[in-house]
Amino acid sequence: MPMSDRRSIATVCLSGTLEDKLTAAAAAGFDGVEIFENDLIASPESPARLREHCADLGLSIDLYQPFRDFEAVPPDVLAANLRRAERKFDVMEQLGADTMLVCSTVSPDAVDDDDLAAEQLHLLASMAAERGIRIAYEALAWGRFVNTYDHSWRIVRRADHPALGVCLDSFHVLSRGSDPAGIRTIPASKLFFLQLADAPRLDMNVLQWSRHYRLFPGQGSFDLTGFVKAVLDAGYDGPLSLEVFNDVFRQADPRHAAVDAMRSLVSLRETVAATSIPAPPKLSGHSFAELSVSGPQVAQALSQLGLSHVAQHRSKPVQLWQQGTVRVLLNENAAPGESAISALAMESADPAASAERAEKLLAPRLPREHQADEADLTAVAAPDGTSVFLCRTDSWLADFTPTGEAERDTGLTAIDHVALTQPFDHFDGAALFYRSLLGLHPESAAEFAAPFGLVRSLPMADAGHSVRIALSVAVLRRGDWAPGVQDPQHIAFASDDALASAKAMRALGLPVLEIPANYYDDLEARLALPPGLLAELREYSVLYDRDANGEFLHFYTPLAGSRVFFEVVQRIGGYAGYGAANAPVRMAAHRRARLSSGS
Ligand SMILES: O=C(O)c1ccc(O)c(O)c1
Ligand SMILES: [Mg+2]
Repeated sequence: MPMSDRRSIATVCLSGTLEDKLTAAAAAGFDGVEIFENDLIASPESPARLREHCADLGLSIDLYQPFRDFEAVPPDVLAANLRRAERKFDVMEQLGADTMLVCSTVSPDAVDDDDLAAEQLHLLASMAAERGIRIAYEALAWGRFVNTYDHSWRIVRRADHPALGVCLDSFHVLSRGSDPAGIRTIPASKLFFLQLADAPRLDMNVLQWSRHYRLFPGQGSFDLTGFVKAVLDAGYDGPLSLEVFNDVFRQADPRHAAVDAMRSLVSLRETVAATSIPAPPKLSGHSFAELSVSGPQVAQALSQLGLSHVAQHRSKPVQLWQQGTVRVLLNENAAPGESAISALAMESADPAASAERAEKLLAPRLPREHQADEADLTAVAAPDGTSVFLCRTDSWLADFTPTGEAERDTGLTAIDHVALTQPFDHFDGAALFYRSLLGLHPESAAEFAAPFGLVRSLPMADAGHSVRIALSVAVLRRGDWAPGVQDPQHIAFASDDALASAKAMRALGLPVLEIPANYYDDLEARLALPPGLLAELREYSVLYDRDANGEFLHFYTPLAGSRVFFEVVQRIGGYAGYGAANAPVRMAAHRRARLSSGS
């Protein structure tokens, strides 16, 4: 299966002016762009100057788009449309762009007549051919008469002009549930252009879905791999070009969005054909999590959870807190009153391959200061700035000197998951980052009404469920009128017996986040739990959930410092969720705890 090396991006994917977009696309390594007409119209640069500008940046102009509402119209409208087309060919000539996208009509002037559409497209193609231009006809999913790729292909075939072919757009094909297998029957010479977009599965009007919710490949739930394979099997050898209309990306930093976009293409190419990227090495658990802290609050919480300060870094103000294989590093480097999760470390079967994979996927490598005899750990930055290590625990433990403090046992067995609230702009990028770099798979995505607004959550895990990361984001701007709800993050520790752990931690003086009686009354009404169990849950403020696979018991600490809290979880049977139904109760409880502690 041949695959072109060329990677393009439509300017509509990115925020800013055309200049911002081109700079970002070039910096992320794209070879070409689709120039979206509105971006050109608003640009102060002449088309000829833009051509030079793109050439200077190493970008080819692979498509000019869109030309709308052309075909199947009465003669007077046709004359006006041809005149309009000539003007746009003038622009394309100056731009040096040789392919124009014509999308299927939505005009009330058009009629349902394939012969007429074909005849008029033939005419347009012959005018284009005289200028050295090709016409790529695209079926919009909401086109008035032509809204499937096979229909656009029937018209192109009927028109039968060498300068007329189809543009395939994965969104239009997959949003309508069309089977991409039929693409294999289209001759390669008629596949003029390929646009790629993913999307979340949503039950909504297809135009709204397309204009606001498209995603880069791998961020949504479409089978882009199967789609691209069908197009490549048909012999397409043009660029793979991203065309993503998305409200969040439209306002996000285009430099970051362009890197996300390129990462999505690198990752997609890996799934479509063998590439030179090392496969994600097997993960076997969280090696450590590092917190950036100031003052004793977090250390006190860890101590009451039953971790001990067992070792001290030889050259940095970093403490190792541990219980068995549960390891948390405290780095005394935060501003007063602040706390945050600064790093996640995963145990990798092959850290060197992990590092190479991260580099191929454009993950920014973090500079590390270390002494000559200390472990040189590779760390990369996640989109929100969190450091991500892929390492072996034995490689870094030697950098720590034992304090002599004894370990305690409150039943903690591992870091179950790390929960990271993402900045609004970074959620889809973060999901793609963890998915592509670490090979994590998204689990049960959820959206729920929380006390301070709608929250979307996306837990991700490796195949063996040894590493879990739970991403969440405020779907709209966060309700920041309320103190104490600013993007909290937490580490969840696993226990084989949450109630026993709660008792042991109470004995150590841990203040558990208090859950109101109403919650337990509702639990009783819904699930009719055994009275003895319910009484214990209530007594220790332990939350409960169950599904077809098993049960889940979990409890929380109040916030320690500005952003961080802890959770203890017990999974019974095959329960693989995160107690999402309880999250709003937890958030309200954190707000209450904040107000009563006066912080
Ligand atoms: O939403 C639109 O109008 C639109 C325009 C051009 C495209 O290529 C497309 O897929 C959609
Ligand atoms: Mg398109």
